[in-house]
Amino acid sequence: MTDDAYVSSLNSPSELTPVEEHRAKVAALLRRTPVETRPLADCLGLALAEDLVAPIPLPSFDNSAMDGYAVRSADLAAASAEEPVKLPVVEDVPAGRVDVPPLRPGTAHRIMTGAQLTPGADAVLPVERTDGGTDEVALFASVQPGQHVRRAGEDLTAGTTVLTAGTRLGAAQLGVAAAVGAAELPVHRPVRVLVLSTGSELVEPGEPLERGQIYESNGLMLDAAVREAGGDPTLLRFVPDDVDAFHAALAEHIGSADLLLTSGGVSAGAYEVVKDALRGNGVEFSKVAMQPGMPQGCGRYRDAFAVVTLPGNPVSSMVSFEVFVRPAMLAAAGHRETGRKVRQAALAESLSAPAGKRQFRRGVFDPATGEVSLQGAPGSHLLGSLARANCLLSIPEDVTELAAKSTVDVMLLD
Ligand SMILES: Nc1nc2c(c(=O)[nH]1)N[C@H]1C(S)=C(S)[C@@H](COP(=O)(O)OP(=O)(O)OC[C@H]3O[C@@H](n4cnc5c(N)ncnc54)[C@H](O)[C@@H]3O)O[C@H]1N2
Ligand code: MOO
Repeated sequence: MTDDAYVSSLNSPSELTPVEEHRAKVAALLRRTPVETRPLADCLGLALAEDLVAPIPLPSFDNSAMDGYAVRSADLAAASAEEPVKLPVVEDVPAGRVDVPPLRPGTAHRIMTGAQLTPGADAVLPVERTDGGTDEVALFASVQPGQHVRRAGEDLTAGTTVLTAGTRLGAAQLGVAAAVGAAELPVHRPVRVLVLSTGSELVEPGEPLERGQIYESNGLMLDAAVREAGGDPTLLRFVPDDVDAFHAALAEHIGSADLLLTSGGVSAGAYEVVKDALRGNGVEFSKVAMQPGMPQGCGRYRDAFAVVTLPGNPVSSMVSFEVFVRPAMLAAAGHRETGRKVRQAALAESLSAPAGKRQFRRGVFDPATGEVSLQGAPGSHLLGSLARANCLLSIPEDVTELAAKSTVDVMLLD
């Protein structure tokens, strides 16, 4: 029997809280963060709090799609490589020039990409189809009316809703907001998260490692996971395994944090400072029907902030963050999409899973083949295999065996 199967055998399924129940409890703890107006550059990854309506059309005027010559298409009807049409070039129109006189029949304007289309012109012939002349130009092809012209409003008309409330502001969304002239946007402020890890065996990376010690990794990992989820973390590392010191560390952050995220010290051991300090202060501990991630706790600390206690095993911590904390944080920060993308994949090899628990195995999903292969064993200490994975396989509670080629849900991590 593997260690994980053995741990599973210690708890009867009836003692375990269903995953969805714990997920709902965690989600209910976090309050919606307030709306604030931020300059565009400070909005990356945040959720838009109100619909953004375009005050101007995009493009905002008819303009050239190519560097070339603004013409009347009728003047070029007979043009070909063998018998070019020659026209005088009477204006040069760089992008931004607005004092251009109308195009007279039988003439051309040299025009650049993005320049306002000369009034009277109905098409642009790209410079490659010409001799590039500046006083007179030989035009080697005909053009259709409207060819190489970008029409005002063809992307967005004024008054269109460009982005709806709840949209995550990524690069493209910030780009379009800038393009319609928004300098700042109403967004939900990021969830402020205190990330705390305990454990007297933990040593800061870079320091020499004594016998029995390990490098602290959960704090940094969860701090990064909070950032990736659009949150604003404060990392409290090496809080001593002492209840008074633990409360003292928290006291400084009352009023400035939305969520305390701890890792470690919540299972059945004799030195479980997180449990000792938080039990009786609004936090309840339970065992959730999942592997990894069975020992969990959540509540509100002295009604000051939400608390989620994650198990200390590194993979348990990360998987629990994905399953419980990330969706709750995204919802609190006003995001419409709170879940990872889930795909159905064909399992590359057979697997077995504990009865009565949702198991999350680490995997590599290949979108080209639709196949997922396992990364490492189920053990919740196997951080190397998590780091090589791009997805979590979600194996339902009632499934104990899956044959190769079976269909399985995978949660994509990137
Ligand atoms: N008798 C039982 N023992 C255990 C049970 C159980 O039900 N009965 N559950 C096991 C399961 S499942 C898990 S998960 C762990 C959870 O333990 P804790 O949350 O109390 O975590 P710790 O004991 O503090 O640490 C577990 C493991 O993780 C390492 N760790 C902790 N914090 C960090 C950190 N910040 N960076 C890197 N590594 C960390 C720690 O050294 C331990 O190896 O309990 C099982 N035991
Ligand atoms: O399996 Mo624990 O439940 O390692 O998180």
